[in-house]
Amino acid sequence: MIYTVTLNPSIDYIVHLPSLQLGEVNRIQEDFKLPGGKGINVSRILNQLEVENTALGFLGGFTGKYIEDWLVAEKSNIHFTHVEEATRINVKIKSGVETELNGQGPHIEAAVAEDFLKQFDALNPEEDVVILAGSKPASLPEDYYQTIIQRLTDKQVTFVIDTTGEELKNALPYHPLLVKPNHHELAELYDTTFQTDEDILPYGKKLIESGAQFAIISMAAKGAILFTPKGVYHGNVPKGTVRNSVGSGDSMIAGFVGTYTKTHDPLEAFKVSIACGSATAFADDLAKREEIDALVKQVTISQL
Ligand SMILES: Nc1ncnc2c1ncn2[C@@H]1O[C@H](COP(=O)(O)OP(=O)(O)OP(=O)(O)O)[C@@H](O)[C@H]1O
Ligand SMILES: O=P(O)(O)OC[C@@]1(O)O[C@H](CO)[C@@H](O)[C@@H]1O
Repeated sequence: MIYTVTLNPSIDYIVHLPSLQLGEVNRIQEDFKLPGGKGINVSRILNQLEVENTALGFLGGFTGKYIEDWLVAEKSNIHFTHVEEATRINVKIKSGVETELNGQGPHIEAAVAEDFLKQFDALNPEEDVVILAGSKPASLPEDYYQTIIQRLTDKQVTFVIDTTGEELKNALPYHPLLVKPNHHELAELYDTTFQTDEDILPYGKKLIESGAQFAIISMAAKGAILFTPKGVYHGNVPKGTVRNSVGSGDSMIAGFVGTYTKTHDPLEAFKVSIACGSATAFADDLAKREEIDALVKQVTISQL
């Protein structure tokens, strides 16, 4: 079973308008209120790929209920922990450019946070994989991800982590199955800048040398690079019109992990991963199965 962990879910309020005038009343052309948070997005794509999974995390208030009701209606397996304060609402403004306003998230009571960790003790290293994705509410201890990772590695449970900065760096020695920073996040991680795709290569390799089993560096419309202990591969992105790229990185993670756990073929998993990312970028909500299948054929993987 794959478990996704979203410590800080959100309702994503996606608004489309021709342009955004600061200091004025702006009239929205079209809007969507979607369940969000990185792990939840991964779960929703895994469901499309028919990969069994359970979504874990913290939900609270009317916003938490909205997300829970949506996921139940989609027949997702969920096992959320309830908190007093309401789950955040993240605003994603599409006005030619994409502007995001992400909330802090609710207060998580210390006892609830401690209790949440117990779920990981029941996992089976033979068959369970845990995907940790997204930010954590400020009230959780600074080292909360580190604590989860320690529990998982003590039990030899495979994990994936999608976070940035020190949290990502600290996770590498524990051999995550996959990490997926985008090229900006990778540059920031190593305090550098990239002018060309070649510049990315030594830093992607560093992720593997530091312990990651696989690393995908996504570059939005410019495709993605897969780093493995055996080689480095580039994948192109399919053609299409971008509607809403929120969740495209999460869709990539679902595509890779969902396929790899079934096939143990990293290149096939990379192909599906890119198709999932792009199918989500071309849709209003996250991608649907038929949209993903239609794009897989357009992805070509080449060794670098
Ligand atoms: N303009 C685009 N055209 C085609 N595919 C795209 C585009 N933007 C994103 N994608 C797809 O989504 C994948 C992930 O995009 P990106 O590199 O922006 O990741 P990300 O920053 O983690 O995404 P996000 O944080 O928005 O979920 C890309 O590798 C690609 O497959
Ligand atoms: O604030 P975080 O946790 O870093 O990111 C949250 C978020 O931007 O990530 C998802 C897209 O990847 C959205 O559904 C959600 O709003």
